[in-house]
Amino acid sequence: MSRPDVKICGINSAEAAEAAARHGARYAGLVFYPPSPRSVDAAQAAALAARMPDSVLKVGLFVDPDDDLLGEVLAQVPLDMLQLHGSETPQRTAEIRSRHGRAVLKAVKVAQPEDLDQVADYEAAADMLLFDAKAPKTMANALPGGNALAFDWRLLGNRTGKLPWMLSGGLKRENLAEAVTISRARAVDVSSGVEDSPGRKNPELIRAFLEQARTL
Ligand SMILES: O=C(O)c1ccccc1NCC(=O)[C@H](O)[C@H](O)COP(=O)(O)O
Repeated sequence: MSRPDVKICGINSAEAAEAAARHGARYAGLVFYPPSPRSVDAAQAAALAARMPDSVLKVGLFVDPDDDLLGEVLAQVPLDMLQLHGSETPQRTAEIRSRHGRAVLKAVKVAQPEDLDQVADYEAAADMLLFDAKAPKTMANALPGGNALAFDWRLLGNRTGKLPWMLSGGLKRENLAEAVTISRARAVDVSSGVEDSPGRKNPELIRAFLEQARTL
């Protein structure tokens, strides 16, 4: 097991941005999806991004964005990466990458082994993959991500894909070591696990998660 890079997703307060930067996050996620309790607009995101050094890569999270939205946000916010967390096809993923000139992190939602069959189609289109739990159809008020749900980490344990990837879904300080041991993830992403309630990041939980990651 090696120490994973950490992405703190859904940063929407100055305190959260400062905690992520101070305690060693590699990536900071800014959600541009208005139905989410973590959503920020471009002006808020620009102010939050300014609180974090260049060593923290700023990731803009979008769900099936059109080019106008991406262009508007990128004109105001210095994003390093675009996270696509909707139903973007491999073709649309490649188009976004070439049209907007940013690295792309494509989310793949996983509930069962067959959900990984689509991964090969994204290998030429994205720069990195993020494996997140697929919410069951019966889950009330499920978001496209950020639902505090985990999936079976054993599905990733023997991965031999071409792209680097991140593990996400239901991670928290208490299960991080087990998740990384089983999945062999070299990067992890957390949102709900460092919150007091949906959309309310807790700087102390951010610190504890990042410190736990450093022990691995
Ligand atoms: O976090 C959101 O509100 C969100 C909304 C729409 C699409 C994706 C969203 N989050 C995706 C993430 O990157 C989360 O960090 C990831 O799904 C893990 O979430 P959690 O299980 O809450 O740690």
